[in-house]
Amino acid sequence: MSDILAVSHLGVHLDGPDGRRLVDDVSFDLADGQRLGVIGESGSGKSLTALAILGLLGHPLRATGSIRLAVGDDTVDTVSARQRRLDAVRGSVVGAVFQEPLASLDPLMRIGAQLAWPLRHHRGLRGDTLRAAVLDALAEVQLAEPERIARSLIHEVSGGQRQRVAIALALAARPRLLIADEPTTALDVTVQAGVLELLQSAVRERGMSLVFISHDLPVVAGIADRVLVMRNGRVVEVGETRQILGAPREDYTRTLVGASRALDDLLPSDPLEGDRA
Ligand SMILES: Nc1ncnc2c1ncn2[C@@H]1O[C@H](COP(=O)(O)OP(=O)(O)OP(=O)(O)O)[C@@H](O)[C@H]1O
Repeated sequence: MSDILAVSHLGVHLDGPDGRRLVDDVSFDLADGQRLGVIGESGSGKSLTALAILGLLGHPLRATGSIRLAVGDDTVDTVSARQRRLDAVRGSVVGAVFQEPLASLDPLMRIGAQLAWPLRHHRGLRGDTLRAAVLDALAEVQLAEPERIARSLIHEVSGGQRQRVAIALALAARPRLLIADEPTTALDVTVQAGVLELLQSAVRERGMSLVFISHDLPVVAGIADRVLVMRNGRVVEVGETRQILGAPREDYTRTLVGASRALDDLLPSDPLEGDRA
């Protein structure tokens, strides 16, 4: 299996006299079709690592090291690549879904027009074929009434629908790698499971690779085949999901896993149990 992503000695620091290192010497690989969960306390550098992979760090943040993304038989280093190369790679090779769907959606553009852009730009679709592909992309993320959604502005649809649109947008140009940074955290709990299920099935059906950032360890256990643990901008450990979450080697990971189990223990397994007692 070849690698879709190779992160090598990634550093992210603040430019200027302070020069603080926010991500420090992070290295990991991701094979084609593999799903990597990234966990760690708040502020541990998970999102900055994701943004660096996407080549989206801007001033005052600066990346060092290398992040090689496979593009056909070639690779692109998103740490050093020029803007034009990054624009060509984003969407078509690597897609992203963020915690807040509005981060990737334009509030002033109709949803159909937003989806048409990657389909036209990366897949070369035009006219009726393009129109049909926009509706298909909305139907694929299980949005009922795709015609109405396509005509809507983003504030005219619900939070769960917005995240489905953001997922459709991330998948539109058929990237081989998806970066999902806490994709359901901002959603109402009643729609979280549905959006997660959608993400999971889209990744599986397309055989995509996935970097999945989350605080929800049971969800990570269900979606990832490998897990990377971060703390203070550094990698604590990385390995197979079963080993990392089932038999962690590092104290820090044990604490994270323990905290998650402690929460499980507080909850009755049957939500109606308490009422009946
Ligand atoms: N634009 C920025 N300028 C200065 N510091 C930043 C910037 N972005 C992030 N940081 C700092 O870098 C560190 C890592 O942030 P990051 O967002 O990657 O953490 P995280 O692990 O994703 O946290 P969370 O789980 O809360 O999303 C934090 O200390 C954060 O305050």
